[in-house]
Amino acid sequence: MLDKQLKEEETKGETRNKQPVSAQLKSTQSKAPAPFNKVTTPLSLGEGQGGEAAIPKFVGVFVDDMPQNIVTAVSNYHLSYVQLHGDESPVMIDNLRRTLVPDIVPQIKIIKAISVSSAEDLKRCEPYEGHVDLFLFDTKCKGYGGSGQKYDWSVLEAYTGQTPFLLSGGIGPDDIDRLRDFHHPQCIGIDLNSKFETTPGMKDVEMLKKFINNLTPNPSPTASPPCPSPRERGVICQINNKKPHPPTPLQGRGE
Ligand SMILES: O=C(O)c1ccccc1N[C@@H]1O[C@H](COP(=O)(O)O)[C@@H](O)[C@H]1O
Repeated sequence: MLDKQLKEEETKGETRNKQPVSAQLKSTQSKAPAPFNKVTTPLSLGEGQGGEAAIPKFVGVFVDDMPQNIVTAVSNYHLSYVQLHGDESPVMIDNLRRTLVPDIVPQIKIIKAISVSSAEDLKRCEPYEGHVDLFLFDTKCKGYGGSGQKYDWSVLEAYTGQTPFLLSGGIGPDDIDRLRDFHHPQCIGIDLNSKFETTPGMKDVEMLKKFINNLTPNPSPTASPPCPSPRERGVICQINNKKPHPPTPLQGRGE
């Protein structure tokens, strides 16, 4: 049964991989025009590390949205990750998790975006320690994020928290060397967004593939070095599409 379910998930993953974005969603939140749908592929969080095909997972991006909207989206779109890109509090996050786990998505992962321009900004991580699964360090900008701008990644040396993070903010095709040189024990992946778009919201899949292939080495069956860089750990590629699209019901989940 588990095998069957896994096969179905893999098939769906392959199908999704052939499309720029397989489900296109948009949040109806209040403060900012939130980008909403993201697809992560391949996923570095313990998957796809042994040469097996990584299964894409969906990430919903929300900016100060109402918890009930987030829960509805998680359920309708079978999200595996919720990325909170506004001023969501640790209390709100705990409540959201309690609503989702275990009945809706037992394995839900919550990502909190933190906007960064200097080491000082990393202090804002502290209240979230133990409440979120991942941080996403995006570039501080006038809006909530997605500026396409980079910041000085060396400020992240000051991050000594226990929560792993994704490197984010304007990462583009020209950043391969910088990424190879970037090392932090808590960095588990990178976030690719607007720099891989042909038009707003539309990803250039070939450009993404080329970039990911260049960045990630072929996994060696024997080597298991300490892997502190995104290059060695793998890539989380978040493909974002802002166009609304009705949810497609997934099969094989006993629904
Ligand atoms: O993309 C947006 O419009 C956006 C708006 C509000 C919050 C987050 C947003 N985007 C997310 O920001 C990061 C970095 O994107 P980029 O590389 O700078 O384009 C990414 O996670 C986007 O999904």
